[in-house]
Amino acid sequence: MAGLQGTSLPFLYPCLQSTRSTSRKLLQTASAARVSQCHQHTQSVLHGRVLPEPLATSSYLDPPSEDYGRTIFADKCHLTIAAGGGGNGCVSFLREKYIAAGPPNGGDGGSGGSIYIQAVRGETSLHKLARRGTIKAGRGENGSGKSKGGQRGSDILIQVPVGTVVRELSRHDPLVEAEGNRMLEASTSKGAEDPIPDTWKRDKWILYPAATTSEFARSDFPPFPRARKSTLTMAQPQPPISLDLSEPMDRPMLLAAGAMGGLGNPHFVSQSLSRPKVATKGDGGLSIRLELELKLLADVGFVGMPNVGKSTLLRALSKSRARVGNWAFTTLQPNIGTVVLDNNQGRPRLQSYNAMGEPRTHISIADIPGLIPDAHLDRGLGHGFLRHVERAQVLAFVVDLSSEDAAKALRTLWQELREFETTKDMETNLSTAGKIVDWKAFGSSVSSEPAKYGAIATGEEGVIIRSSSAQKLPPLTMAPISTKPWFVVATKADIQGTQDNFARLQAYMHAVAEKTVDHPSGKKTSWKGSLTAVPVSAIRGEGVERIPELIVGLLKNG
Ligand SMILES: Nc1nc2c(ncn2[C@@H]2O[C@H](COP(=O)(O)OP(=O)(O)OP(=O)(O)O)[C@@H](O)[C@H]2O)c(=O)[nH]1
Ligand SMILES: [Mg+2]
Repeated sequence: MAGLQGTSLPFLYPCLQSTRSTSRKLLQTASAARVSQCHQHTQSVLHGRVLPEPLATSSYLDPPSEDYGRTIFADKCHLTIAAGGGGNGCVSFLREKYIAAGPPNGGDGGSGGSIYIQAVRGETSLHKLARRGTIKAGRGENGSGKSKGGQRGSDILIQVPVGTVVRELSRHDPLVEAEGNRMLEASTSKGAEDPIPDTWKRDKWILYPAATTSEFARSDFPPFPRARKSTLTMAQPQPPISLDLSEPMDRPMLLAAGAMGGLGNPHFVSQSLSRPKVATKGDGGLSIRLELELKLLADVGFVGMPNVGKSTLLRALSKSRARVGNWAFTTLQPNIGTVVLDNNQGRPRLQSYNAMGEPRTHISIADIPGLIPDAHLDRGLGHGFLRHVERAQVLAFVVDLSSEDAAKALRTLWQELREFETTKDMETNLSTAGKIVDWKAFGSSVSSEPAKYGAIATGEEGVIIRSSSAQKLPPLTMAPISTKPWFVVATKADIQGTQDNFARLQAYMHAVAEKTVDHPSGKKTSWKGSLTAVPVSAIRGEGVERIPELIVGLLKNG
């Protein structure tokens, strides 16, 4: 067992932790003793300000490693949406006493259900959609006798967090496919004047069950009706879909309209055919493969090395139950905490307005997994988490006063962000250069080729954008990290001998503000606001009450 000891033990073998309750108790007692011993010291680091009572008990801010709420999180997902297919039309005839051969009375098939999307407040992650993979609306019911139409298929509403970007990867539209085939047939037929043969296609028709094959062989079939589209399709966004749902929507938006139902046999009555024994099948539903990505993660994002106390700080600021542990990479995916800005009776504790001019009732904070040097090269937990950093409006750099030089840690963090931005810009340029766009300067916007899935004609110039499932979309364009407002939270201020480290950090930040040293972001476009460093002891909840105030001041007001 000696070989198993070390900081990775609770991470790798959490079950062994529970059997060690005695040793944990001992540890907790030691931690409490350490905290009380350090209390005097914290007072001096926190500028001798009169501190309020600790915000919470030490067990909440210094919890055992197994006391946490699991958060499932996804900021990106691929989803296939399939609008409902239409129900089939019905072949039926009136049957009544003394009426030997009644007129046709087959009902039409019901149309398929549609798929809608709505950005709502309260949703913070895309994990529920990521799990589903494919979302299908209901199919329309088949028509039935006595001219009864089939019922509509059920609609589906997809609710996504505000700040979701939706992009189309590919689509399969059976109507476009059918139209393409028809055009192909037309172009291959001998002369343009020749009538296009309406060939008998068993897969398109519903046949009267009681009819014999010879009956069909003898009779003439009516021409197959042209493809129909419901008026709902007019409300569909133009392909390829590209939506930026950055505001809450009070009504859902249509993504894919359900297909039309088939026609019942009364539609095919003609002078030559009084009792048609055919009806049509419902259309197939449109299916679209989408990429959903969260553009906004939270108002504030914590940026820090592993084990500096980010999760403890989130616990101290909000009611989050983020996992805390004395080892690196305790947090493996972002935890979102919410700080309520009113007293829960509508009275604001801090007056602030969002970009839409509404009073801000809460701020959200993302505790992002720790960054290590060379994270931009995908080391540690890699790029994924640097991506989260650029999705916060304000950055809070969390540095540990008890370990190395805090100013140096701040510079290292900025360097990672800088490198990440440069690498990303290069990747974006490369992927944009590789994109192929065919265009015709003059003439009609319709391609001479038959329509294919994903071949979309837009605009007067006839630009044809080919989107295929193999194509990788370029990353979302975000505000550069260097232009975001930021501040520093210096944690573990309760530990002995951290005053000097904090004083050095302050001196460095002062020098940056005075421009006597280079800005850590190394960019000319860096944020120009006043730089602040807040010393806190998150484990005691001391000094943290200043942070919401600071964040509210940095967030964009309406
Ligand atoms: N003395 C002291 N210890 C703290 C303070 N804040 C956090 N700690 C301790 O530091 C250790 C790491 O805390 P975490 O909150 O898990 O650190 P983290 O930055 O979230 O770590 P990762 O998730 O691995 O990146 C835990 O043992 C905490 O109890 C503090 O203000 N003072
Ligand atoms: Mg953590």
